Amino acid sequence: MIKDLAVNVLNLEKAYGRVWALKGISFSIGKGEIFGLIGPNGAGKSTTLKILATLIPPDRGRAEMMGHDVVRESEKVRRLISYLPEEAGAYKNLTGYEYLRFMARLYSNATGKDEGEMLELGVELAGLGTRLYDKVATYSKGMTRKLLLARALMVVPRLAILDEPTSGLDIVNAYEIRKRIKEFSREQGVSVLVSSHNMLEVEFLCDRVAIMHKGLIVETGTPEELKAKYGAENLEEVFVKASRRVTYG
Ligand SMILES: Nc1ncnc2c1ncn2[C@@H]1O[C@H](COP(=O)(O)OP(=O)(O)OP(=O)(O)O)[C@@H](O)[C@H]1O
Repeated sequence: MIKDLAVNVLNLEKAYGRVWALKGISFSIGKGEIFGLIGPNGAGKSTTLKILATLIPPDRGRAEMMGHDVVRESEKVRRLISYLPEEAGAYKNLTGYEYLRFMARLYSNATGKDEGEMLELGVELAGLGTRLYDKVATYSKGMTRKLLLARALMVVPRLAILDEPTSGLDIVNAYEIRKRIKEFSREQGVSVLVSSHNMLEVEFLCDRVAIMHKGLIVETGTPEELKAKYGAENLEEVFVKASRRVTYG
């Protein structure tokens, strides 16, 4: 039982037409905790993140952020979170700096938070040096992802929802992004919900993980607990064993 909860999800179900993307999942995230949803394509990770980001409603069940219901109190929830979608882009005609300033201004208008402070933090988090003053159109995928991550974190949300933050990036860029997320969460006490199908990444990054398979959570625990339970060397092996158990009973 986690005392200080940032997120509490209870029996969430979601269907797209006849496809049940979520078949009743429950989990909670503690304050300052980095929680990973891992699973293969189609497991329901993005759907879960979108519900928590207030973008789509669940069909059944409920989710609360700091005690606020994501459907009934979506406005309040939006002030507590930031969301990095899997396929996000930044305005290509702006420089990275202009993009961060624009987003800081929007967020400041909505919440009253200090624009200058957010921008300063954003510049530091992006870590793009003088390239920050070049147009986004000239950025590599890794640079764009760093900029978008900086945008998501500079507002210092209570919960950062990051959908596949390192997908499609090379080893060095992926490593830097993971490191940044972890350091930021530790320094600021920000809770993080991250989805990934890269089990090794999740093992490095997350305090606890939930393994998803076909719309269900088949295991939850710290990477160490899960490895010990399944006598596995890494989470990849845990996943194979846990999902086999569900598939074959
Ligand atoms: N807008 C949609 N319309 C119809 N079906 C959808 C939609 N979005 C997702 N699905 C289906 O719901 C299921 C769960 O998808 P979801 O994107 O949540 O999985 P995921 O674990 O995030 O996968 P990925 O790693 O590929 O992003 C899949 O079967 C998917 O095809």
